[in-house]
Amino acid sequence: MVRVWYMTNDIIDQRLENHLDPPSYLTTDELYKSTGVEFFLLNAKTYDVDGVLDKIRKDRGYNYEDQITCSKECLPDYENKLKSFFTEHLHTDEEIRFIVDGSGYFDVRDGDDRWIRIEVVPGDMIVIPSGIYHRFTLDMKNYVIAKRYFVGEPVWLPYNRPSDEMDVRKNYLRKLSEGFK
Ligand SMILES: CSCCC(=O)C(=O)O
Ligand SMILES: [Fe+2]
Repeated sequence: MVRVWYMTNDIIDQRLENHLDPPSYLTTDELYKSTGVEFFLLNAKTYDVDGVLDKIRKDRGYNYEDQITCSKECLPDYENKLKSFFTEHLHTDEEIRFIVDGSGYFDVRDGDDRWIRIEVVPGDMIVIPSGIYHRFTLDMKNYVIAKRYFVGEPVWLPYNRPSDEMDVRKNYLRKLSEGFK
């Protein structure tokens, strides 16, 4: 099950949970309303036969799929990749990840620029909207395998903050102010 919480700004180790004191959790509904981040809970054991993932892919036109393993042994240029994952950035397209093994944290900014941390574990599918500032880190287990989806030819390019002049950023802020439905 996914857990979502507001983060402290005093990070000593990005791989720890980094809660506020006292901890302050959000539901996935509250997460969606304050950021537009969507979340699907799939069955990690049956997703390749139960049709749920297939339906999401079809409904949303996710015609590209690959798989990324993040571990010291399997990810080429591990240290630099992890550094760039955790550097605050946005994309021109959605970032869609389905966790099949391991775990990690996606951090996203809310409208008041507070960091929200989303724990992802096997069965979790997260859709991070285009134009939102975010980052990713492994946790203490240093291991995750995720399937990545895209509409059309994938573009993984991050635009580090500040990228406030980009149309995709302005469009995101407009959607945020109108309220995600
Ligand atoms: C859990 S997927 C690994 C991170 C990643 O692909 C990204 O931040 O773009
Ligand atoms: Fe990203």
